Amino acid sequence: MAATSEKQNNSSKPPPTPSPLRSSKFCQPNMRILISGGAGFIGSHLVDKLMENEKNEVIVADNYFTGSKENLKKWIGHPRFELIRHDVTEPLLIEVDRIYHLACPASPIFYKYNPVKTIKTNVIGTLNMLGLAKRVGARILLTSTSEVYGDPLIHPQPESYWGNVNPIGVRSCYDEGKRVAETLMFDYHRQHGIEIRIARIFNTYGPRMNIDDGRVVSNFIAQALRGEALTVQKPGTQTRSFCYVSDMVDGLIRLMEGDDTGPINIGNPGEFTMVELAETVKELINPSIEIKMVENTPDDPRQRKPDISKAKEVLGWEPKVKLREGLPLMEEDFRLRLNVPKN
Ligand SMILES: NC(=O)c1ccc[n+]([C@@H]2O[C@H](COP(=O)([O-])OP(=O)(O)OC[C@H]3O[C@@H](n4cnc5c(N)ncnc54)[C@H](O)[C@@H]3O)[C@@H](O)[C@H]2O)c1
Ligand SMILES: O=C(O)[C@H]1O[C@H](OP(=O)(O)OP(=O)(O)OC[C@H]2O[C@@H](n3ccc(=O)[nH]c3=O)[C@H](O)[C@@H]2O)[C@H](O)[C@@H](O)[C@@H]1O
Repeated sequence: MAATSEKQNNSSKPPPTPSPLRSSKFCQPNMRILISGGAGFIGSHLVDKLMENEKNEVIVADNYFTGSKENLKKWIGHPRFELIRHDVTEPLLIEVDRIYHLACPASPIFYKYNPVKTIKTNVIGTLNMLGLAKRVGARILLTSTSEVYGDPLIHPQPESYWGNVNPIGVRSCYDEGKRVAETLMFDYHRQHGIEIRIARIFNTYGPRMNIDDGRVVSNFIAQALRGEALTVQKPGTQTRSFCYVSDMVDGLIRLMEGDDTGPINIGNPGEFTMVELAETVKELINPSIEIKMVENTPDDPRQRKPDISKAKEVLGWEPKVKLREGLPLMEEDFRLRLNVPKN
């Protein structure tokens, strides 16, 4: 019995052969990379990094729900770059070697806005991306989330923890959606031999986050620059671990090009309460502002911190940018966009 389940867990099939179109006379020898959700915050930084390599052609497919062309403006018109307005809940027929599947609203305000659409994006969108990977023999990476651990009862969270998730709550469209997306990835791997990679991303911040995105770091920085009170949601003792976006992009590329399917936690283990985060933003950006306590939303996880032993061992990866170094870089970008010069 043990031997059977062992066998079921490992792919027994070789990956499908790449589409014949890849060797047609029109095809460049370059690595062709699709990034779904590439007009968003993390996706656009990933585009920047992948475009640095002249052997890469990058294609972004995005429906612009929470992303924008503005994030990609320096690449529009570049011969190795293409931007497609596309919703991943519909099939996409293109020829690629790698798929970074990021498409999904990430801020709780946006993913809760139309929960049925969020579920469709996670389930049908991931099915479509896996179908594409199967047809053309591409390797696919899913950006899953630390929210698969729900309100975790084990701290810090290793990948082996199965989580504590409310299946019917207001966050479920996102966290259960990502859990199904992970299931689909492994089923396509076992059943069809698809080469998969799964990253479990922990709270990531940096330049280009939407100013009114609703996530805590962007909220606090925008509030500090506008001279508004920082809104700490009660009780304020809940914790998060914040990863700077350049570290995240480095981790995602290492995972894609490495040998391990994952899931692998990618995040910064530095853990802060929301009151500590507010105090740090106040000290660094605007010492004269107030911090006020406001009501929280349901099912807010009380603590979150990645165990990154696996990322260190398997990817040789660990984050380099500390919160106190990353916040000023984000402040600079927000000052430009909000037109608030430094005194
Ligand atoms: N930033 C984080 O802290 C964090 C943490 C964990 C996981 N993630 C995951 O990383 C990915 C990127 O997150 P982000 O912070 O850059 O978010 P984001 O909202 O800035 O980017 C998501 C992108 O996906 C696009 N999109 C949404 N639905 C789509 C659809 N149906 N079809 C096509 N495009 C669609 C949006 O327009 C946007 O450009 C998401 O999958 C998110 O779940 C992010
Ligand atoms: O990293 C992850 O896995 C997940 O983290 C976030 O979800 P969350 O941690 O709830 O993100 P925020 O909305 O930024 O909230 C973080 C904490 O800050 C608090 N908060 C938020 C906003 C605010 O103005 N004030 C405030 O105190 C919230 O109550 C919460 O405890 C992301 O938005 C998800 O996309 C992502 O998958």
